[in-house]
Order: sequence, then structure tokens, then C-alpha cells
Amino acid sequence: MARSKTWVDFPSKPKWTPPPGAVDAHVHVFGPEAEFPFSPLAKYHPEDATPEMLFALRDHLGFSRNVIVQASCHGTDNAATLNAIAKSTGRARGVAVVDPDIGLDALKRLHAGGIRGIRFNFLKRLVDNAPKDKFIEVAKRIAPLGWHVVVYFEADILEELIPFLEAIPTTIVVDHLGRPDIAQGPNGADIAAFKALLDSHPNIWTKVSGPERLSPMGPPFDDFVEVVRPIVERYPDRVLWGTDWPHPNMEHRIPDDGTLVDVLLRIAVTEDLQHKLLVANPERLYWAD
Ligand SMILES: O=C(O)/C=C(\CC(=O)C(=O)O)C(=O)O
Repeated sequence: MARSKTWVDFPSKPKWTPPPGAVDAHVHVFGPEAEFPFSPLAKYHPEDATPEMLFALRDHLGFSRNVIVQASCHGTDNAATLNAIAKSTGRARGVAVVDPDIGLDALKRLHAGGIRGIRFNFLKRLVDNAPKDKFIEVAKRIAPLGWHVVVYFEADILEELIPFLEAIPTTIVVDHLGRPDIAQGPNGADIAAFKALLDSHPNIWTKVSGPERLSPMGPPFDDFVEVVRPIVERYPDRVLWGTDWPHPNMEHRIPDDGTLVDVLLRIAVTEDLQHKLLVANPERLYWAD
């Protein structure tokens, strides 16, 4: 498989400065492959996106901290993610992908390495299987550690996932709003179903991220803003935000990360909302201890 590069080398400088302590709460690292090989089951083969590159981007964009989410190309070996967290000198925490049979000792080692959650990925193009029963078992095992679960799915399976989500005893964070069809607009069926989920489940949060993936219009992402600003205002204490650098699989519409940061001002329009989204909310999940 040819190696893919999905980020820009010189993103623009954002037009505003995020608040002190701001967290970019959805990023990944890839490799470096020579040290941390990719999974044999990986569905894509990215170029190295190293911790040093991530930290340079963090500083360039004006953020203080990162949450590094284990990407599917590294399977259940979290070594690359842990390496990046260790190099961050306390400025990164992480979300792991684990073998559901993992024991308590291994979970505690991940905790010591800065992991505060696990991710369940339901995208068929990224993973071969997503065993719900096993996922529920491991979710019960991580609950006493104070961790949460991150779930990645697309809008077409939201309805069938509800019993599964209801069996998870922790906070749940849904990646990229459960990937609704943004073209339906702010009152479309997909986003209405997602709001109904959040309204009836106070333990479910979401990342209001991914305009580059969700917006048919593209920059400056007016369609995304129209749908997402009401979400930030309706659930101000249950939203996180991230660039999604290095934008896995975005080979055609690779975003300028500076432009993504500028979208923030339009979805979180007061200082209070910005502080919750970028500082207070991620601190509750990732820096509570
Ligand atoms: O991280 C993301 O936002 C998106 C991904 C990749 C991914 O999740 C993974 O590899 O685990 C995607 O949609 O291809």
C-alpha cells in the first residue's frame, strides 16, 4: 500500500487566539513507522506524523494541550500514542483502542501512561469487526478507573446503536457528531435524531469537529456552522473540539488547520462557550487527576 500524506506542511496562522489552557481534543500520531510499525490489519498506510510535528502544530495554532486518539492504523498496540503522550511533558492525554479482553493491570499501565478513555470504531472502511458484547464488557471494566468511551459511527447506524450505547455505564463521547448529512440543514433528520439522543442521555457528549469531512460546501464551512452552532449552545457542557490532524484518509480535501481553528469562533460565539468547549470540558474528562 502506498503511503499517504493527509496534512499541509504550513497551515495558516488562525485569526484569533484560543484561551489559555485550550485543548485540541482530537488528534492522532502515526508512527514513526521504524519505531512503531502499523497494524497488519490497517486499512491505510500513512506517512509518519510524529509527536514533534504534532507539538509544533499545537504551538503554531495557539493551543496548550492535546488529546491523542489511537488511530485504527495502529490497531490495539497503543505504543505510538503512549510515546507521544510521554514526550508531551504533561501536555497530552490519550484515548486507547484495546483488545476487549484486556486485564486490569494492563489498563492501569495505560492510565499511568496518560490514557483516560477507550475508543470503539464502527466504520466498516476502518475496522473488520466491532463486537458490541465485548465492547460493553470492557466498558464496564474501565468505568471504575473514571475513564470514558469514545464512539465513532455514521448517522445511518445511530438508531440500531442505541441499545448498545445505553449499556455503556460511563460518559460517552461521539466523534464528529455521529457524522450526520450536513446538507440536510440544522433541522434535518440526521441532526434531529442526534439531538434526540443527546436530549435523552445526559451522559452522551460529542466532538463538534470535522467540518472538512462533513461539509459539502467546503471552506469557510458555512453549512457546518449553521448546523453546529446550535449544538454548542444547546449542550455547552458536553462538547469537545479537535482539529483531527493529521486528517487520516483525507487525501482529496486536505484542510488548512488554521482555517479549522477559525471555524471555532463561529460555532462557539461567546468567551464562556469557547472556554467550556476548549478548556473546562476537556479538563473534566482528561485532566481530572
Ligand atoms: O480520526 C478520524 O477522525 C477519522 C478517521 C480515521 C480514524 O478514525 C482511525 O483511523 O481510527 C477516518 O474517518 O478515516
